[in-house]
Amino acid sequence: MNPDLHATAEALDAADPLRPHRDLFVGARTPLVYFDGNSLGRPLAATVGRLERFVRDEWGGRLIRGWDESWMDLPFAIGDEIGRVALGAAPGQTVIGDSTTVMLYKLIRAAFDAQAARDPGRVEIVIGTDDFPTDRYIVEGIAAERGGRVHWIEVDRAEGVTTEQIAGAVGEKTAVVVVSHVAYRSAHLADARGITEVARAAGALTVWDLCHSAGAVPIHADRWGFDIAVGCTYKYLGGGPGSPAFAYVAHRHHETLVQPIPGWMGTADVFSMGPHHAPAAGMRRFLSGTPPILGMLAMEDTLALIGDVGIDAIREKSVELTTFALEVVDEELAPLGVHVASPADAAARGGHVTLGHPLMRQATAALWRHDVIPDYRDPEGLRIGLAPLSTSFTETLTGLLTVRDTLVRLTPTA
Ligand SMILES: Cc1ncc(COP(=O)(O)O)c(C=O)c1O
Ligand SMILES: Nc1ccccc1C(=O)C[C@H](N)C(=O)O
Repeated sequence: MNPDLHATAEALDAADPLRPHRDLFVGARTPLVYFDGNSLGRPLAATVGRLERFVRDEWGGRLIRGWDESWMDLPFAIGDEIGRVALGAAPGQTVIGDSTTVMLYKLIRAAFDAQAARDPGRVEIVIGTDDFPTDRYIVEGIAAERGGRVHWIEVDRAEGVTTEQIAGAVGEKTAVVVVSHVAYRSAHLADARGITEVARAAGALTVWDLCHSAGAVPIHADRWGFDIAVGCTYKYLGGGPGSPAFAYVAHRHHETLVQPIPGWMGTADVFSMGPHHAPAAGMRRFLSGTPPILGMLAMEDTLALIGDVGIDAIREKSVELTTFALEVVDEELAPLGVHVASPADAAARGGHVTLGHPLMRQATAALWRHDVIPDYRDPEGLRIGLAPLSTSFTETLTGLLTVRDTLVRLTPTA
């Protein structure tokens, strides 16, 4: 192997201004290689104490009084913080609630209905064929439920939806365009500003899935003119397994969008318990039931860290990590037949890279047994997620060399 790679990894770590932050994460000092922070982020050590204090002092001490004293506002307070540090969103446009799947359903349907009310000819929802399954299934479900239809954009697995493809798909029949900012499989980074503009020019509303970009890639939701966006909080935002989604809705749409699960927590006066649902003004109208408070506590620590470090510095390290990873792949894994199923251009790539090889399914199982944790996506993709705050360059090198050695071991000798 090329001995320079070790020296390069060490030099990159030594020069990395984010390097000290890695030690703030639980387990970061163990030899385990974690390549899945884009699926479930590592917890911060500070979160252990935060959760313990919450159970003891707030839940245990304040009991039901906690709702009046602070919990009712938490979805909006933490939502605004996500907006500030990760979305480029002014306050009052971001809320936390539901799962990503449910929030996507509520807002895509609200957008579809608002468009149909304005112009009954707008019946199409545009989405790529390789979007994350939940997005595709929801879009199909809403089309079936509301008498609409899906306009599929054919997308290559190693790519993502381009502005040109969106421009070719939208027109007077388009109600809503659903796009992932960073494609879950390839990490292709969509031109969020360009696509939003092209869709708006055609009279369509855009719903962004920010699951794989929030906390890793700078987003300027207000400046780019976003209509609606939804994302996971358990990836780069550190909310923990199953933490609730965030939703962004631009101020200008608050009054016109009617979401389909009109629960009591979305009403103007929650405890008036009136005879009929009267939607609240602002983001509260997009809530349905009781906010999952325990699920939104952990992300406060990660959001504070993202706010301190700054999303631009995070992106800078992310680009260096994926660039270094691809250099290692080129030298050490390509000779084994591994191909890169992610954009070669760093500017068109999010925070992970996907590597293809027919043995990747078996390799993943072997890697997990050896404490190297990537994930596997059919048909033959090994996803290497490189969370900039908790991943080092030497960890990246160690993990990729273990992938190489595992493939060598699994390759049948002639
Ligand atoms: C791009 C994308 N969209 C949607 C989801 C679905 O989120 P959830 O399972 O939390 O509803 C995920 C991850 O699971 C995802 O990666
Ligand atoms: N929520 C999960 C639960 C279990 C296992 C994985 C996930 C993921 O988040 C996968 C991720 N969304 C992906 O891009 O594949």
